[in-house]
Amino acid sequence: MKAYLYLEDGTLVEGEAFGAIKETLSEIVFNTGMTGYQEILTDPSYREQTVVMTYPIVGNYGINKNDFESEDIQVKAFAVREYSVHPSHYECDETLDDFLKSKGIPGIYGIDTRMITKKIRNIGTMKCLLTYDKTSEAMEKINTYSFPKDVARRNALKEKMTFDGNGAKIGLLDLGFKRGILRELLSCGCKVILYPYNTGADEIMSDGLDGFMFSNGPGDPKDNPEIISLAKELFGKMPLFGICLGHQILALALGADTFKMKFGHRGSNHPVINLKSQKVLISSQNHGYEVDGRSLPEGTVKTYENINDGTLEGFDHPGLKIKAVQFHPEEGPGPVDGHEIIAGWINNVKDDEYNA
Ligand SMILES: NC(=O)CC[C@H](N)C(=O)O
Repeated sequence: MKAYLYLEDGTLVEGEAFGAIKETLSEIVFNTGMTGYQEILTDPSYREQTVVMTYPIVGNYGINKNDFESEDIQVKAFAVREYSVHPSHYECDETLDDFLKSKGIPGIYGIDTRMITKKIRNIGTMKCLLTYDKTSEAMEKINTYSFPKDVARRNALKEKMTFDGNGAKIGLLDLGFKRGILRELLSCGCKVILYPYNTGADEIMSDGLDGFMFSNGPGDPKDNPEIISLAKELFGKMPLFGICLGHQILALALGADTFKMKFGHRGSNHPVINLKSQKVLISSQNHGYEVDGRSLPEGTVKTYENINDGTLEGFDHPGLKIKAVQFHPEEGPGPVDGHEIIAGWINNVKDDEYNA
């Protein structure tokens, strides 16, 4: 069956349908990872986006039990050059096509993903329509579509959940968290309380936590004023950590500014420099907004910077015991260079001196 992808600049891309058949309006972004499609598909930070993979063959090791970053597919649609009909891997449970079909998510293949990526790089992130007939109404549909503001609060946890451990007691706010973050905290031995996004500061403070994390999540950080207020209420009450959307929320709560990037960072090999050690680490990234490094208030220290474009990748506020990174130290998918960052923070929050 034919599938058509219309881009906001008027481009029409003709391809073949795979996965579920479902007309969708969304925002189109590209990911440069050569592997990791299962983690990408299930990462909640991709809600409401069509992801174009720059790597030309996707799905070759199938879908397995271990690489889920959340229970469902979170991307709105998936666009690839070619997908594997016969995946091969000892852990493979099903094909990419069957996975998309079972979760009701549409795909398009047989398209020039390099051309689309170049367009996004030149023009910036665009809106798009995936459909199954050539239609004269495509541009009108695209123009009337706007990216929803509630994406970080969708499919949210209804009640808090506790995960046992003997180490530090850490709270994690669900803004669309990746399982990798929880996995990382549990592997450090933490007792973790996962909180719904709308939990009040009083409840969080009454749980006797050693530290609190703001998770990754989709959308514009400024669309979450109540979470920015929560962050302000928690300032100085306990050590805080933010990852990706969490980094942006903490920056906004400190009075800094964020803005939408031209086409964002999405992939598994983004070089980031640790400004203290001057060592470069290769990081996993997925974001379309950034914190304006120049807007960080007094008392904050820039900790990481992106080597490719100089954008801010992390900051500390030692006075308020805040630490935040824009990239994904929990990896999933990606290299393990940032592995020590969460573990190092956990060691700190248990340290009496840090908490004195
Ligand atoms: N992975 C994330 O948390 C992404 C944060 C935010 N939604 C952005 O696109 O910049």
